[in-house]
Amino acid sequence: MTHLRVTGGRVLRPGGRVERADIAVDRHEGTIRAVGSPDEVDEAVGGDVDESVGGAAAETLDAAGGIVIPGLVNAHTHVAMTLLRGYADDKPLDPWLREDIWPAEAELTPADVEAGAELGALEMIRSGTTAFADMYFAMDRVADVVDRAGLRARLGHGVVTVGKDEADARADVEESLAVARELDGAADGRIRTAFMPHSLTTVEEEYLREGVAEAREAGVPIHLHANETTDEVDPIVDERGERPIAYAAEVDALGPDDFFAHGVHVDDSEIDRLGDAGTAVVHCPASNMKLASGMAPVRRLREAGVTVALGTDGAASNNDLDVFDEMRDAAMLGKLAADDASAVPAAAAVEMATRAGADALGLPGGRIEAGAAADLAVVDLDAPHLTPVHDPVSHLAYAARGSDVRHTVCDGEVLMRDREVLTLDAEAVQERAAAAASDLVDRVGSA
Ligand SMILES: N[C@@H](CCSC[C@H]1O[C@@H](n2cnc3c(=O)[nH]cnc32)[C@H](O)[C@@H]1O)C(=O)O
Ligand SMILES: [Zn+2]
Repeated sequence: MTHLRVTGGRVLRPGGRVERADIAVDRHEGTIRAVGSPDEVDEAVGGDVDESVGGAAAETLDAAGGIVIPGLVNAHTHVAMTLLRGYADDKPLDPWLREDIWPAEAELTPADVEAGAELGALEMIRSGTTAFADMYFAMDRVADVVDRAGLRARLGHGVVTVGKDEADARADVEESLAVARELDGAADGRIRTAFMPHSLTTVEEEYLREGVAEAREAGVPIHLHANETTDEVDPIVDERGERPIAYAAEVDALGPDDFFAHGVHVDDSEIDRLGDAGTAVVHCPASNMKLASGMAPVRRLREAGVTVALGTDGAASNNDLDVFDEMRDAAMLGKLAADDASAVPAAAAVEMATRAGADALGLPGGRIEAGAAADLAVVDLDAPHLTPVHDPVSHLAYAARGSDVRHTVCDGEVLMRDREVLTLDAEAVQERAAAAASDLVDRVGSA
């Protein structure tokens, strides 16, 4: 069967309109063939008949009582950090990384990264996320998981050079470039890559310049953490007499395909600069609140024309990978930051989690229209906390949760049907990850 029909639901269309429609998906192409009335969709699937279900035309996903939305995009995470969920909480960024996270990560094996990535993939599929950006290490293992899980991703090896000797620092840069070159196009093109220096303070200038120059030559974008905390901005200002975004431009890391995580402490000049450059910002509201990093000026960024996507960041600073939470947090925190309840309305939060996410990552998806990638999720609205339905878009941002997702589809393939994940063995994944996490903590304790 080449086709998949999503029937009986309401559909979130580009621009935020919600209308009753069926959807025809070309599974072979991984794209949406048609969005419209049942007749129009019948016509689009033509004579594609599934004998196994009594001759019904094509495979069908029932969306009755639900809303079909573009698959959510988690535009910044460290997916294998699911193993460190709840391992170290209630500390600011710098001591949290140095005292807890980095020592634990020093003990992580590639097999652990694979187990954690699988758990993260499972969690994302179960909460309607179809695409993500990942900065971590052992990325070949993460790529295998993305391939098996059926997701879409932009992957990169995170580089840290501070505290390393020259050989180690250079090797880390080379590893990131090698990953970016070699994994690009993997998983039938669902995997794209980026050069990923961890941040403007944890990678020294000469390595940043060299790495970015090579990334430009290879044609891969740049992803890094920028302007996350004042502790990270101040040293750049003190030492260089310029703001981090100006510094990023100086090392040629501020291009139209690049995307920076956080952008919390950005001043007006930096906001304008991001807008002019076309560099996207990935807002991570839960992580920013939990680490008390600050409030990103999301409304001002959007008004300046910056593409603002949403990310969960790692599960150790969130502590889940549910982009529905991120939509709500972004809307809430955006209002608080602007001191205005009309800032970052529901539709903006939904747009950030869908179209802006896909655009920030330079991946297909993020819109439900003919010709677009068939990356979508069906959210069940038949639940007490979603009743009544005055405005489904309001529910998506403020009341729905990942567990309300009924079906998840990526690249035309059904990854979850009626809450059963088809591409991963949920029970085995959970057991493996829990065992890997407990062994890891034992090793860290005796190191
Ligand atoms: N190759 C590097 C690994 C960098 S991966 C990216 C890193 O970002 C870390 N990380 C997670 N969340 C945040 C955050 O909010 N800000 C900065 N770094 C983070 C994460 O723990 C991981 O160590 C090395 O040798 O250490
Ligand atoms: Zn991060």
